[in-house]
Amino acid sequence: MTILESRPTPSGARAEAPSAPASDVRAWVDQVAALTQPDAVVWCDGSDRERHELTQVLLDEGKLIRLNGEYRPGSYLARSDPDDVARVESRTFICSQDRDDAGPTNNWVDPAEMKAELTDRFAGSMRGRTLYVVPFSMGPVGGRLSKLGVQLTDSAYVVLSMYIMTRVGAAPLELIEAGEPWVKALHSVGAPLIDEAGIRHPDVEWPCNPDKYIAHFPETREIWSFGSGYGGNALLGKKSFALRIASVIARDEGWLAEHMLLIKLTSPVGRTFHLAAAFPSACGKTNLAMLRSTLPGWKVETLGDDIAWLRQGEDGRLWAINPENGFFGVAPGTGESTNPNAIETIWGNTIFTNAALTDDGDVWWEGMTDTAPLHLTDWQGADWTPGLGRPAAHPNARFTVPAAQCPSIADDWEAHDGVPIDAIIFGGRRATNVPLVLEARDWEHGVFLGATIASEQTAAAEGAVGALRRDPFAMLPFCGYNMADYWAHWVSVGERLGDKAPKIFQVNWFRKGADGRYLWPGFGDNIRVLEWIAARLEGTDASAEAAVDGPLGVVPAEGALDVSGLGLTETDLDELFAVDPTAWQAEADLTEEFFAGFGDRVPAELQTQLAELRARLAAAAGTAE
Ligand SMILES: Nc1nc2c(ncn2[C@@H]2O[C@H](COP(=O)(O)OP(=O)(O)OP(=O)(O)O)[C@@H](O)[C@H]2O)c(=O)[nH]1
Ligand SMILES: O=C([O-])CC(=O)C(=O)O
Ligand SMILES: [Mn+2]
Repeated sequence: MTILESRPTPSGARAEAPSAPASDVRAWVDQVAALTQPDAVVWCDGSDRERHELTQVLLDEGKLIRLNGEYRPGSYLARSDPDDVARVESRTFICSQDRDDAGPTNNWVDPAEMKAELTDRFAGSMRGRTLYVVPFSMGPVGGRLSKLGVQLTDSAYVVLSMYIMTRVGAAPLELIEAGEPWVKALHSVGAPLIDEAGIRHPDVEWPCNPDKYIAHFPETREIWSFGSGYGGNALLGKKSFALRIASVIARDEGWLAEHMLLIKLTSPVGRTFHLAAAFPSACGKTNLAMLRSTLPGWKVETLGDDIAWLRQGEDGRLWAINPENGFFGVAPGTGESTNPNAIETIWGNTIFTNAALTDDGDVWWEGMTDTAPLHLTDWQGADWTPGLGRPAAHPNARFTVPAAQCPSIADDWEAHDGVPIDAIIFGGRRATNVPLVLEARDWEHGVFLGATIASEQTAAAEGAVGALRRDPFAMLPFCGYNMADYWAHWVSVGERLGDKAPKIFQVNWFRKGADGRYLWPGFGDNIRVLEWIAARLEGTDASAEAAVDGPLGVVPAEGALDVSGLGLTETDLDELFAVDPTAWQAEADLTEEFFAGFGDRVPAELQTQLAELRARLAAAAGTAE
């Protein structure tokens, strides 16, 4: 075997394990090193010293640009390969033993076949590079809902990002050593520096491979990611572990791993509510998680912005944690007027990817300020001036920043037991049909709302931006097993929670008028919708008066939603809540077709919900005539 763990690269980062690692971790590292043939193996301890050394390596290699410390201390810009800017859903695989366990919404390859193919791809893939061993915890180390993993990667950018997004170091490794279960997460950018003939080639700014594989082995709780350095494909604690693998563990153990933000909402009289909300990628989770209220007295505090793990507690209620340690947020559209808390969060210690660079060494993106600087270096390193007709930042440019820096972070965001959930909200990006807010009639209706979410596609994944697609529970790209089984799992969780189950709501900030403009101001004014949700959660006489039944669900009664001072016309308001029975019968037909794709695995409860929706729509159409 190649000599490993001998060369103290980079610049003296520890080449020995922080403590004797679990023999099965060591055995796996040895096996991967033998296959991928790195120059060195470095066991990461998550220390500041190591972080500085890795940063220096990336700066020296030209893979990071140091931003002007006056504006953005401790912050860096990375520019990706133009073909490695988003999640690659077409190359993401769920390799369960049985094809039906992956279901029709996932790409499936037989696990043995995939491992054989990937073993070929990983062979020698780290030649000339360093293999980093990154032990991490998703959730606070040792927390009741937390889980452990080890990522092996040949990208220092990925290691630095994992330091921000997860809890890395000796503490998680100790738990693994003590025998706790852990997830194997193997990653290579797939760009060896030494070729078969032994010749060393120069490195590039963003090494990656045109052939990408984001492969998951749910039965053995393993992830093999090859060819990409982009966050959602390469920071394996995030989508790969905390959603795809965790959703399978959750199914087996009776809990939920969800693409959800988490917030604490406090009313003017000091009542607090904990809400979890699932919106598809780039549909407003980070923004809602950091909402700054435009209504006096109301306050939103941030617990998480992307992923939640929810489990029934001893009191019978549903409790949730945010398993992440940082935010990997969409930059474009993030500005002082839309998300001031995010702007304050990224004051420093932030890695920006694919943002534009200002002439004085800061970052910029569309929507950061009202007017663009007169000159920029765009995300691909080219000169940029306003009016060129192309954006300066990539539409999926991202910031990676510690959650603790968020001014609205809740005191108890790292509570080991999490927080008790009062309401779950589903949403999507819909220019038509879907009202601003409605409440599910009960848990099963809520599961139906979640299961039938459709949303316009965004730049967070490859594909046609704007195309409408079904994205059940905002989990289409993230569910590690058959989506219909996942719906059945949700139904069963509701049965177990009984009358302690959170209430379920649906929102849509993105409805447009005939003239193409958003009907709803959104952002800080979304508090008005949360206020109505809170009123419904109180369970008082006033709660009952705040709502009326509609064909799609329970909606605000006349005057129950505070729209004062927004300057909405009567027509705007009507359009925000309009339900066109004909358009909805067509949606119901599409839902039937969508369900049919899952055969008889669709839970009967959802078929019943569809029939009931149709009956209510028919009744509404009858009244309208
Ligand atoms: N019109 C409107 N746009 C919004 C609103 N909330 C968010 N957006 C925009 O939607 C885009 C994505 O918002 P994010 O909050 O980053 O979305 P996300 O769900 O956290 O995205 P991921 O990190 O990909 O999961 C940004 O450009 C926002 O400015 C809103 O209430 N109204
Ligand atoms: O995973 C990513 O690349 C970013 C993200 O949060 C999403 O797409 O939902
Ligand atoms: Mn996301």
